[in-house]
Amino acid sequence: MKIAVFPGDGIGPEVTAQALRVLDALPLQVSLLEGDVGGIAYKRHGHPLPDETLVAANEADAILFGAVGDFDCDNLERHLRPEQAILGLRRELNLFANLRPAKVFEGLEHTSALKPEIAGAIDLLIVRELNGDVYFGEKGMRTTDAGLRQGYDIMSYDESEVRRIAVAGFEAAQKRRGRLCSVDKANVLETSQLWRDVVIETHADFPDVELTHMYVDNAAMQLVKNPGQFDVVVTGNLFGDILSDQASMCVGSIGLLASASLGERKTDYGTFGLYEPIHGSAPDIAGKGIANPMATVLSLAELLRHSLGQEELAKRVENAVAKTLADGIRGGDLGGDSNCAEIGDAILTRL
Ligand SMILES: NC(=O)C1=CN([C@@H]2O[C@H](COP(=O)(O)OP(=O)(O)OC[C@H]3O[C@@H](n4cnc5c(N)ncnc54)[C@H](O)[C@@H]3O)[C@@H](O)[C@H]2O)C=CC1
Ligand SMILES: CC(C)CC(=O)C(=O)O
Ligand SMILES: [Mg+2]
Repeated sequence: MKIAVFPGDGIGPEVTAQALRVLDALPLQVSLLEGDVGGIAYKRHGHPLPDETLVAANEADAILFGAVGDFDCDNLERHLRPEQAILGLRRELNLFANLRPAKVFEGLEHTSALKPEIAGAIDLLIVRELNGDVYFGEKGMRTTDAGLRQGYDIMSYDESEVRRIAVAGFEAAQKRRGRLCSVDKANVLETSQLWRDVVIETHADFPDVELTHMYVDNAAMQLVKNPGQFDVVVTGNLFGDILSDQASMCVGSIGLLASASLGERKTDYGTFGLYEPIHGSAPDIAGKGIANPMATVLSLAELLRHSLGQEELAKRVENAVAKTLADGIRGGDLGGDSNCAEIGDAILTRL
């Protein structure tokens, strides 16, 4: 079993290090392939996603990714910016389905930004499309006839892109509580009208799943008002990006939300995928050793589950995180005072 490890920038290396300690403690023979991504890769190799990193990605059964983003690089041409590393990996590796589970851990109802009785009901999965939408459309800067600078980013989906993520959403709902809510903006956007039409067509193959539709503005509101109503939410790249950060605060912290990015490629053990916390490089706390590594440790659990076929080990890691939280060990993001390494220690002793 081969895992490519791309720690990246900011808190990426700090949180990845704790996940690797957990991996090392498990009864599993794996070899690690290391690679640079993001700002650090640009500084070392002149590109945020160097060829050697892509080679390692293709050789591996799974990728554990930290985060990218470095303010030093924000004035580079867009194709050289750190974020292009994660966008490039998602696209190059055809990882179109991004699963972002959000569930309140026992004992954390009071750390949510919501009232405890509302937060306690959260157990949802956001299935975010990851290879299309406005992130990958034609973009640029131009000058209008009036001589004004104008930026543009084209939003589009073709029906095959919508169908495959709709299938991922319906399949996820079948494995959970059987309810799928498709989130779009079909009252305004043609892209979303196609999205809705194709999701409805695809529903014919999944009659056992209850399908509803919601406009994204309402979904943002409902996520705060009554998040317990959601089982699986399927949505586009941009809406899913925003709603999942919002869901993280409903749960308690962005330092808790893991993700799995999957495509169709199979490995000897499961489905090839990339696993990363939903947060970024957090430059405001980078280097201080205070980031919460739980989202990355939980991403490792998803890696064990989907790419290595190790469901029992995945549960063991998730239970160790849950026990750590139940025992009151928390980082600053959750109002506690444990640092990144101490949280790693606590998870290890509960493994
Ligand atoms: N997949 C990726 O690699 C992503 C990269 N980014 C990049 O990261 C950089 C920073 O972006 P921001 O908008 O600030 O988002 P961010 O997610 O990095 O941070 C937002 C806020 O959450 C806090 N935070 C994030 N993760 C945390 C953790 N594990 N423990 C405790 N606190 C945590 C940060 O300190 C900050 O206050 C940018 O360059 C952005 O482009 C942003 C999102 C995803
Ligand atoms: C940094 C972006 C490329 C993506 C992002 O915010 C995310 O995937 O959550
Ligand atoms: Mg995001």
